[in-house]
Amino acid sequence: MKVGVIGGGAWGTALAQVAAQGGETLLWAREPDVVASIAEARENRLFLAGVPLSEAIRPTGALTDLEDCDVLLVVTPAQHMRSVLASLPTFRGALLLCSKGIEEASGQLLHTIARETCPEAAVMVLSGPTFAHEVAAGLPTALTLAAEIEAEAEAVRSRLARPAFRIYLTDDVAGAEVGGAVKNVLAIACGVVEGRGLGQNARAALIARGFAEMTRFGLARGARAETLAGLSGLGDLVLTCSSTSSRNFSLGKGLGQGRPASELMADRRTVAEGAFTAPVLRRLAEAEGIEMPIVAAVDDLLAGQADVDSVLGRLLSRPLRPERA
Ligand SMILES: NC(=O)C1=CN([C@@H]2O[C@H](COP(=O)(O)OP(=O)(O)OC[C@H]3O[C@@H](n4cnc5c(N)ncnc54)[C@H](O)[C@@H]3O)[C@@H](O)[C@H]2O)C=CC1
Ligand SMILES: O=C(CO)COP(=O)(O)O
Repeated sequence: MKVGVIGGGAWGTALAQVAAQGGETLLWAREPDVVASIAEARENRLFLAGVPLSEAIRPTGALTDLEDCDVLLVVTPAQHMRSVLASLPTFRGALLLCSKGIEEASGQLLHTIARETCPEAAVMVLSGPTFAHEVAAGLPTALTLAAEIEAEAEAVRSRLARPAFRIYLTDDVAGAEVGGAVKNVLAIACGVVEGRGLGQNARAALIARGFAEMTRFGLARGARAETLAGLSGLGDLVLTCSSTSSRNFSLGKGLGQGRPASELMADRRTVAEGAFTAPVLRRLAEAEGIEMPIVAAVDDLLAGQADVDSVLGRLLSRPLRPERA
């Protein structure tokens, strides 16, 4: 199977490194500097510095080079996925979406966009608790591959899985996507807790109540509870809510320390997807009457419409309810 990766950021590069263990892997990067750095120095100095890359990764700046791949891993930021996929309208292979987010303009999950832009492709979602630098270093990692047709997913898994890169299958495509998108917003909230020094109890409470928000939203999107409680949901939530290795957590930590979102977002080269997901997720939840108070609090902080103490006061003064609600 010929494999290509679309997106030469940290995660696309780490995934190319995994795929390259099974044979030549094409890696499309938008930045000519990334293509040159990988071709000449076997390193992605912009997005994954310090990791020696496999000789089997072939970098390219031409998306058309990937047209005849059997498997394409799509790893652009969520907001740019539609425009990048629009260049491959006739792609007929397996299209694995590895980005985490919801398109702001349309409110669509990424797999619905991929099905629209590449109608002949077999659209799948690959998601889980996966810091790029750990995967690139070959540390043990487990993740979920979601696809409607199991046999197609099995074929892809047999090409990509490694002992330290364990892939579990599900047919719950929406469930695998919702977890990854929502956890980024909740990771920002946990970063705020850290930055403001609110303690470990508060962080654990936020993870648990955040998971309740993820579950409410996911079930409304047709996700299954077991998927949300698995690697791509709870697993990833726990990872990114616990470490400054998460860009979303770090962004939240800065907010918790009182720095304005505009300053924290300016000049970012790396992507903190939660900042783009928060407003659209809140909009969707409010339109459908789904309670997501933590998501709303993060959105207010990012928009500069409230400070940490006022959103905290708001969350702590919510009526006391049964835990299941
Ligand atoms: N870094 C990680 O550990 C993980 C990241 N992801 C997801 O992968 C996706 C990509 O993230 P990273 O690889 O970390 O990116 P990154 O933060 O390392 O790099 C930014 C990426 O955005 C791309 N980009 C910027 N403007 C663009 C545009 N106009 N059109 C197309 N691409 C553009 C850059 O080319 C670069 O590939 C995100 O959705 C992220 O949530 C998922 C799992 C792990
Ligand atoms: O999604 C990730 C790990 O699974 C990476 O998290 P950040 O985008 O917050 O760094």
